[in-house]
Amino acid sequence: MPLVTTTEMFKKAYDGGYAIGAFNVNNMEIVQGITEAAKEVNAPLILQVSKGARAYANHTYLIKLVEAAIEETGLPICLHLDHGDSFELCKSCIDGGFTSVMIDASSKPFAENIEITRKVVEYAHDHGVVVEAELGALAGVEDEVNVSAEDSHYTRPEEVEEFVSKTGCDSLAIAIGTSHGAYKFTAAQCTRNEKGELVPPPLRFDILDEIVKRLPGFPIVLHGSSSVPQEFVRMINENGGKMPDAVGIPEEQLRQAARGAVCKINIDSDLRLAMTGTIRQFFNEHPEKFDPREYLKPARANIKELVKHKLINVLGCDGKA
Ligand SMILES: O=C(CO)COP(=O)(O)O
Ligand SMILES: O=C[C@H](O)COP(=O)(O)O
Ligand SMILES: [Zn+2]
Ligand SMILES: [Zn+2]
Repeated sequence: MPLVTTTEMFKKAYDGGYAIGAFNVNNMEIVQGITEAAKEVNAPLILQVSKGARAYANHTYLIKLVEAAIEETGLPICLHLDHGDSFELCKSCIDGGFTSVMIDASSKPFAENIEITRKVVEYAHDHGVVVEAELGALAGVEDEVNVSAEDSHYTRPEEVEEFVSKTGCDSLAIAIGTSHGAYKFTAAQCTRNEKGELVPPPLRFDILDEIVKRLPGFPIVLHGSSSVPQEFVRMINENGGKMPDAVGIPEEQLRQAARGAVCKINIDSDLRLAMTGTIRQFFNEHPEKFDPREYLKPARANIKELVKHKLINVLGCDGKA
């Protein structure tokens, strides 16, 4: 099976009340962990590559790793550019074999966002590639750009129809309270549960509902959707790490989003936490070991378990490949 676009995936996800997981990939062990999990539960997948991932691992290596995963799993997989910041970067990924790109011009003024997005859509559609665009600004760190809490704002529902009809984009990323990274909320924004863990304020489902009313049937994307599992935060902190008050989006809220119009849910930080926690623990327990295969193997296994859990219990896309 060749790489696929998201068109069919999103239609089925929308109608079926589930979402597709979009997981960021940066190296072989991450690709293997994710795709082995998806194979076991027969889930469709989006593997996404950021500008930083492309700079780290090289476009050709990433394409070949994903092609290898398709050969090994036989799954429908879409290869997506995450947070493309220019027409040139999007074009380079389209020319280089990606089946989906994101143009993220959400920090630009509305008219400029429309103009850049439309240019990418024209080129992409001419080449059989689909485009994700973004309206609203998530707080947090994304690809070297740090959006401060003051500069972040929710998507304005009154803008979405004009934006989608003028750009022709295929899906829309929105801001309803998620954000990138492992520190999605400050302790001051949260309450604490009986275990003393931080409980963040709920996502703005009222804004999502307003958007869906204006764009019935249109696929919505949620970025910044890691849940920051406290077991991995603890594993990091108990083995020499320092990540105080790391907090993410409760999985129950992501499940609720996946049942509705949200067709793509982006997860990266949770993979990083699983990998880092596992490796830290391994080094702590085996200070004499130095063979990378010995610590990358359990790291890959924990990524696989984490992704399986997300596919079945959060996204609901198991059995849908
Ligand atoms: O949105 C993301 C990638 O585009 C990832 O978000 P997290 O940092 O919450 O994993
Ligand atoms: O949105 C950000 C993703 O987690 C990718 O992060 P990165 O730019 O550090 O690769
Ligand atoms: Zn953005
Ligand atoms: Zn993102």
